[in-house]
Amino acid sequence: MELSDYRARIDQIDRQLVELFAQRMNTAAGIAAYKKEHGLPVLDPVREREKLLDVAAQAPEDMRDYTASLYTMLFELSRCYQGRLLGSTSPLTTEIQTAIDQTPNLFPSNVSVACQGVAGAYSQLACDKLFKLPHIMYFASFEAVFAAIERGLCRYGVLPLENSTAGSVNAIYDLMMKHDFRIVRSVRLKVDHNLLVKPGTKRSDITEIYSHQQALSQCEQYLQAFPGVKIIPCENTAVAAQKVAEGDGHAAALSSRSCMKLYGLECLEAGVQDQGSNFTRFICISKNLEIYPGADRTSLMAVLPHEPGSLCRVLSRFYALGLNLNKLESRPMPERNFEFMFYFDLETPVYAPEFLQLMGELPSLCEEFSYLGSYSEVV
Ligand SMILES: O=C(O)C(=O)C[C@]1(C(=O)O)C=C[C@@H](O)C=C1
Repeated sequence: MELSDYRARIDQIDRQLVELFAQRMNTAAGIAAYKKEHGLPVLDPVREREKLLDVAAQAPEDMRDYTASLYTMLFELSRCYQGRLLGSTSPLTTEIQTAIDQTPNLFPSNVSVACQGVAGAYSQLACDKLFKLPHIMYFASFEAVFAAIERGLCRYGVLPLENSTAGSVNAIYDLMMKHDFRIVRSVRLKVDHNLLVKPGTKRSDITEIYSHQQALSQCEQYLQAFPGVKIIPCENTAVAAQKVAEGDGHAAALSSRSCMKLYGLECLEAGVQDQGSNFTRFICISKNLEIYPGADRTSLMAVLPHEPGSLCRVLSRFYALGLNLNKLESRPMPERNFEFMFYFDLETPVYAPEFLQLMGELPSLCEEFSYLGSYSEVV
């Protein structure tokens, strides 16, 4: 047989498959209506397990695994279709819909913003990219930034969430959960660390180097060229520059160029981070959910049941709805025996019906679920 003959045969089989698939989905629609009338949930795990065993037994032995995979996807699509027909709403979908309707069209330009650190911190650069005229107030810790918004001292906060070299800032995720805050916008910043000293200090004079822990880890290889020099983490890269400016000429800081000007320092070496292009994503957070026009990114946190297949079930829900993920990260949960928490970022306009459907269904698949917000990212 020629390839074209095989393909003609496959086309013929597919016509039947598509027809049968449509019939199966239509039948599922009937089941959805029945379940709604009788108050039954769409998911019936017992029925699915029995069916999987049944179809696997019907399949030729070498086709069993493939048949089971095919049916797992068929159940997923069937449940997804049923969910759409039933218009599954949840308190979360209502909250999102209300925020879309009530948030003003324009992102504010002139507001009070809380940042961690002191003037010159990378957060300040992020603020300048996010707002036309921010009124920035600085706080000593991430927690204090949250407290300032909680107390109404500032409307927003701008904080680092992840870095392309050092990864996610788990402390921020934890505080987002603790305070039940939302992300309203994000910004991506290219971060260059520079070795800054007091004017006149030579490289051989340096006995200590200050910076934030994240910056130190982004320059880990570079710092190996300073054996015997004390590496000292501090609250912030700008605080590091301030310490150097106040010191006796034996210290250096890994900080931004704007800190150099701000604290009257000199740059001994520029762009010393281990990865040439080093980006940090900052988030703009608020106490209430606000969804501005154009929001096309959503951040979620979830703890999934500690059993085989739970992550797969969540991922196939994204897949069945055609929703793309641009972040998936796991992290062990403190004080839980190797149980994991997942960070998801998905890329889809908030107005897409599939998105609202996912928000209606996802919480019930997770042991714990946090919706961190829907927003757009400034690049
Ligand atoms: O039989 C049902 O209750 C259905 O809803 C249909 C179906 C299926 O597609 O086979 C879908 C979802 C349920 O979890 C079980 C089975």
